[in-house]
Amino acid sequence: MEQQEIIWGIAPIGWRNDDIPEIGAGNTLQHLLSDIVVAGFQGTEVGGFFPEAEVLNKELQLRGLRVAGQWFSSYIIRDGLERVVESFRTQCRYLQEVRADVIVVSEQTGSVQGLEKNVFTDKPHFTDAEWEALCQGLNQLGITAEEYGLKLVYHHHLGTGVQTTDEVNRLMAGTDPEHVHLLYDTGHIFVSDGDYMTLLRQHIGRIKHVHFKDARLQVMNECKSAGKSFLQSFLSGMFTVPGDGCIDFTEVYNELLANHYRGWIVIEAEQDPAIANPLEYALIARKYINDSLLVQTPNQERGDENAAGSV
Ligand SMILES: O=C1C[C@@H](O)[C@H](O)[C@@H](O)C1=O
Ligand SMILES: [Co+2]
Repeated sequence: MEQQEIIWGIAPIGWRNDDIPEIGAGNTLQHLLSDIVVAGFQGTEVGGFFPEAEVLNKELQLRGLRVAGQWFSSYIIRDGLERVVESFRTQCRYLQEVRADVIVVSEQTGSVQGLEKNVFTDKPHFTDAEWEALCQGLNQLGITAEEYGLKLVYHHHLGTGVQTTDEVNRLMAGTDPEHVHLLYDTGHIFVSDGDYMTLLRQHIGRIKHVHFKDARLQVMNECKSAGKSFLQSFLSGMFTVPGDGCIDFTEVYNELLANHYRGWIVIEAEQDPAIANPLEYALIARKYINDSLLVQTPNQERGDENAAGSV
């Protein structure tokens, strides 16, 4: 990856969603990639419906697009590292072939992410022994990822054992900074903790991948009161693109620039594509980036130490 720049991407999740594969099933890869070009983004992440590497590379190359990485559900605690490594290597091999930069890991042992359970109250809590197994396992997977030219970035996620800032703190403390990096997802930490800046400031040096996900405050509160599941919450419209919800991305972006973050920022807003036209929302996101984030003082643009908002 070019280390000199921020690369703006948008995830397939607004078109098709791996958590509920049937929604948006009519949206083809070609349609998705062409929409991404129209909306002015430089790339995307790999979705579950993506084809073999050779076919994907051709479609990307035709449009001048790149891929950042792909989600990997790990079950280190439930299954043990040995059983995870084989499928992890298979995915790394694919990601290497499509010239990706990161593999996005989320531990799914005990997760309620895909279940009809209250995502606001029913998340798992790991024991000390489980934390130890997870951290040691991630250290090994991080080393494995590097064999394929990839960085392992850990995705904190609602309804999982690594959801809150305290849990991310524990994961970061227990893993090797050389091999295990952090994916910072604004939407997940906001819905979890009601605060997105603390996590960013605490772990800025380990953040190697970013998801910009916005939240609709009123919908979020309604979903919480109703005790909805993760899937029901996003189908109700809890998440949206930056500029359409309640998160102040100027604060987040300035913090990233002030700390010389370089790499991908991927817009990621899961909504029902039958309700929220994916291209329309991609264009809303791009306009917000152009009008509110990129139009700043030259100092902030460059992330100068003296710039306003720097630490
Ligand atoms: O990065 C992500 C990948 C999705 O599969 C996940 O459910 C979503 O919420 C997310 O942030
Ligand atoms: Co995310």
